[in-house]
Amino acid sequence: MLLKFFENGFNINKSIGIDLGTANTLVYYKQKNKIVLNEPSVVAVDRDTKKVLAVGHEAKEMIGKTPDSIIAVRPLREGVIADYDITEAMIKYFIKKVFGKFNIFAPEVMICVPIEVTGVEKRAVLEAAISAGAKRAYLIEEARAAALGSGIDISVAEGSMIVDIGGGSTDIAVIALGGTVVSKSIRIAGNNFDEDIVRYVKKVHNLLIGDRTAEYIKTKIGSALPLEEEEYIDVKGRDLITGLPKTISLSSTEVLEAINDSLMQIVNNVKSVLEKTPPELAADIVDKGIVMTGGGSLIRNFTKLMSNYTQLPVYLAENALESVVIGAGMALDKIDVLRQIEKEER
Ligand SMILES: Nc1ncnc2c1ncn2[C@@H]1O[C@H](COP(=O)(O)OP(=O)(O)OP(=O)(O)O)[C@@H](O)[C@H]1O
Repeated sequence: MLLKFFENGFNINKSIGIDLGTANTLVYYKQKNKIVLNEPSVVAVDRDTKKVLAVGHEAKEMIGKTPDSIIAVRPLREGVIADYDITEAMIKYFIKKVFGKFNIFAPEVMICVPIEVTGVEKRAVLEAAISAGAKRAYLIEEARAAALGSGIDISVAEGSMIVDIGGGSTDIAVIALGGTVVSKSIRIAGNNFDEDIVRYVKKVHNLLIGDRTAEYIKTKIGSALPLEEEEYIDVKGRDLITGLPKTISLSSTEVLEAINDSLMQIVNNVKSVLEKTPPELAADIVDKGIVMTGGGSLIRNFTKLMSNYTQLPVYLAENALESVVIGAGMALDKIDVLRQIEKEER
C-alpha cells in the first residue's frame, strides 16, 4: 500500500479510463499510458447478508469452490448492468486497487457504459466513482470510446462507423463531430458464438461440452468464411448417450455452420444502421470504411465477411481487445469536443 502511495501520490494529475465489460473490467491509467488493471467482472457475495467478500480474480477463483452461502455474481450481463449495487461495489474496489488507500490527489475517471443503460444506472455508476474517491467522473458510451481507442478522430465533421463486438453485446455507431448520430446495440456478440458451438456439438455429435471448450474451438478454428484449407480440432466432452467421456474431431466448416446465423445477424444489423445513416455521412463511410473492434471481431475473416455484404472497406482495429478502455482514457483530453457526456463532480 505504502509503495502505491509513493508511486501514485506525488503525481497531481491522475486520470483513468474504465471499461466495464461483461467478462472483464479494464483500467487504463492515462499518465502511465498503460492498462494497469484487467480483472474478471465478478463479485463474490454472502448469500444472506449480501456483503461483498471478494472482487475480480479472487472472486472468480471462488466460483465452484465455495460453500453454498457464498455466491459469485457477474454484475454486468449481455452488456448491461444487471445488478447495480454490486456494480457500484466493484467500481469502488477497482478504483481503490489502482490508487491505493492513501490517495491524496483525487483522480478524474471516465467510465464506459453500454449505449442502452438507463438514466438511473448512469447515476449509480457516476456516484460509485465519486464515492470511491474520484474528483470528477464522466460517462462515455462504449462505441465512441472504441472509436477513439481505434485511432478514429471523432471530433471532425466527417462520419465514421464503428462496430464494437464484445462478449455480451455488439454496439454499432455512426459518429461525427464528437457525437453519436445513429446507433444500435444488440445482444449478439462473441459469447453467442460459443453457445452456438455448444449447441451444434450437442445436436450433431451427441457430445456435451462446456463454454470454455467452445471458446477455445472458436479462437482456434473459427472463421467467418470457408477456409482454403480445412482445419480440425480434437474436442473432448461427455457422450450424451453413454454418459462417458469421448473425443471427436471437429472441422472448421462445422464451426462455421454453427456460428453462421449469429455472424449474419451482426452483419444485417450493421446494414440496417447504414440504411439509417444520413446520406452525407454515408458518403464519408464509403470513403473511410468501417472499423471493427472488440474481442468478437477477432474471428478470422470477419472483416472480409462484413466487407462482402456491405460492399465497403472494413478494417480491424489494431488493439481490438483494448480499444474501449484506451479510448476512455483518451476521451478525458477531449471533453471539450465530445458531445453527450454525463458528468458528476465532488
Ligand atoms: N482471438 C479471438 N478470436 C475470437 N474471439 C475472441 C478472440 N479473443 C477474444 N475473443 C472473444 O471476445 C469476447 C470478449 O470481447 P471483449 O473483451 O471485447 O468483450 P467485453 O468488453 O468483456 O464485453 P462487452 O463489451 O459485451 O461487455 C469473448 O466472446 C471472447 O471469446
